Amino acid sequence: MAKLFPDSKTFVDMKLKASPEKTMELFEAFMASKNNAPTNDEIRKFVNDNFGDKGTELEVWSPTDWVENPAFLNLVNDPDLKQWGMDLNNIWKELGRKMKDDVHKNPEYYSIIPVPNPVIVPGGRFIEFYYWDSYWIIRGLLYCEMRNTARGMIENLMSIVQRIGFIPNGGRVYYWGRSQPPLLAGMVKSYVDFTKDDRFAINALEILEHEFEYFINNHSVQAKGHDLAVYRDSSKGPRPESYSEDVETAESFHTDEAKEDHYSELKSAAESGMDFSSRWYINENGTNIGNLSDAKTRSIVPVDLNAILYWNAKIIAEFHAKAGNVDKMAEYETKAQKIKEAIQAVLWNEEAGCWLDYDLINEKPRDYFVTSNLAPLWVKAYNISDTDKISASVLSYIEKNKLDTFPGGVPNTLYHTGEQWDFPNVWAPLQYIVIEGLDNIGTPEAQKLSKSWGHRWVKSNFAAYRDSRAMFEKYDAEKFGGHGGGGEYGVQKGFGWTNGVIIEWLAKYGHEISLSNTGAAGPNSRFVSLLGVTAIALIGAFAGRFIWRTWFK
Ligand SMILES: OC[C@H]1O[C@H](O[C@H]2O[C@H](CO)[C@@H](O)[C@H](O)[C@H]2O)[C@H](O)[C@@H](O)[C@@H]1O
Repeated sequence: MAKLFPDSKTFVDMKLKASPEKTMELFEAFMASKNNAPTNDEIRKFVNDNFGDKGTELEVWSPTDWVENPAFLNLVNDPDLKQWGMDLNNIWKELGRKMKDDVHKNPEYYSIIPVPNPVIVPGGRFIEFYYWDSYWIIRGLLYCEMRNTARGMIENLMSIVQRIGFIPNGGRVYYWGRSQPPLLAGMVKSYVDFTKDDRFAINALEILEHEFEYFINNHSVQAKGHDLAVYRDSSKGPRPESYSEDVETAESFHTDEAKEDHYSELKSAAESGMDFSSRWYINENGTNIGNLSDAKTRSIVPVDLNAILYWNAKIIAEFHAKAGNVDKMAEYETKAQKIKEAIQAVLWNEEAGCWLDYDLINEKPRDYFVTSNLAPLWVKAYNISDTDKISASVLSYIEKNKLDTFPGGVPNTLYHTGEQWDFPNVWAPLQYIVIEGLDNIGTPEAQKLSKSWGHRWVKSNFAAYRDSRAMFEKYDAEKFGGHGGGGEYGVQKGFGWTNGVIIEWLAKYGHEISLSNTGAAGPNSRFVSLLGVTAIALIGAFAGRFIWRTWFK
């Protein structure tokens, strides 16, 4: 609350100099000596005396399986895009982190969760692993042929499930009460699809089942007589990494119970990965207009989480089939089938022509565009016999919401609130889910749109990279080549999932994308447009003088 650092996460990432017990003793003595009212300078001195700098528990780690020219680069025709692919492959070396030995020997001195293998982190303020980010990072690593690093990251996550029963939001103990969209099974499937290592899939089964059951048991709700899941945190108090921010938004609540509820809604939104967004607001009129104090995450049945749980059950069934466990395979097929029926009954909305989140308080669908409304396309969580109908409906939903009109990608929502998961921000993971989803449904019209959005995303990220030499956490739907902003922390660069998606799409579209005739081409697009504007101005000036001389003189 003293706001010693511009970013609240800094303090909770610092190392203790003495044991936790000793540090608490020193803190209590310090507070007593200052009559419980220390000045900011005194608090700063206490922190400097008792805590080490953020990040000192980690070493930059250059992946040992890194290769200079991964084969995906051969699939990229345009020389500038190929060079970019090489640059992105190099960035893995900047994002690699290994824990120092002392973390394993004295874990209680650190907030980082010890894991056996090095990791690739998102970047910027995020110097530890993040659960769902790891899915796109791992796929990027696999395209770059870094199988050991990818497997090491998956094994880290599996070791955490074995130790604490689930995977927390990120690699810090202060995330212990919440997870993130459960993509471990998807990571294992990606690894197995690339390596054909069926043994790895079979060995992972027990852990994947455990994680799946954890999600179902701790997140389930009933909606219209069906079992579905919501995002739900299980800890108490404000988010430690955003402590003062949460205490301040809780000021509008007047009882401890109401404040506690508010903290839970915020942490549950963080579990969704979309922290924060109007997607989680339910105001007293039952709409999404409002602010963080209207967050009611636990009362909204989210399309993406249920689609991903369906996918988990399908993947577990597939791996049981590999192991020849026929009964177990049937058991998980049945679980998948039940989730699919619930998605169809509660979340599919015939009128809108798309899936919609469901409001449990007002017992009604939330007819607001969020990219995650399209998540079932990605994992095929619908009846395959309905493919043509769903494709037509979803394409007209896209048209109705004018989603094809943004130069910088599909915005996460259409509502401008200043929160980072709202308009105009565009995020690589959701761009991936939407674009791969349209590709997966397989109709020519959906695939055409998917390709055009995929090309646009690659070109727009490239334009941003060429102008700034940076890969961003999020981008701007309204501006080709523009990066995103808003929310509670500054612009972050790096950036794990953004790089992963681009590497995969360079491999997918690199043979057919050319940078000529787009804003992304040439040595510097701003320079080129400046030349264009100057040329038009000069032609205009000459024409003006000509008309003046001929007609008026
Ligand atoms: O410190 C604020 C919040 O930061 C994280 O959220 C954002 O970054 C994550 C890492 O890239 C990403 O997974 C998440 O989707 C972003 O919104 C963190 O995950 C939150 O729990 C935290 O409160």
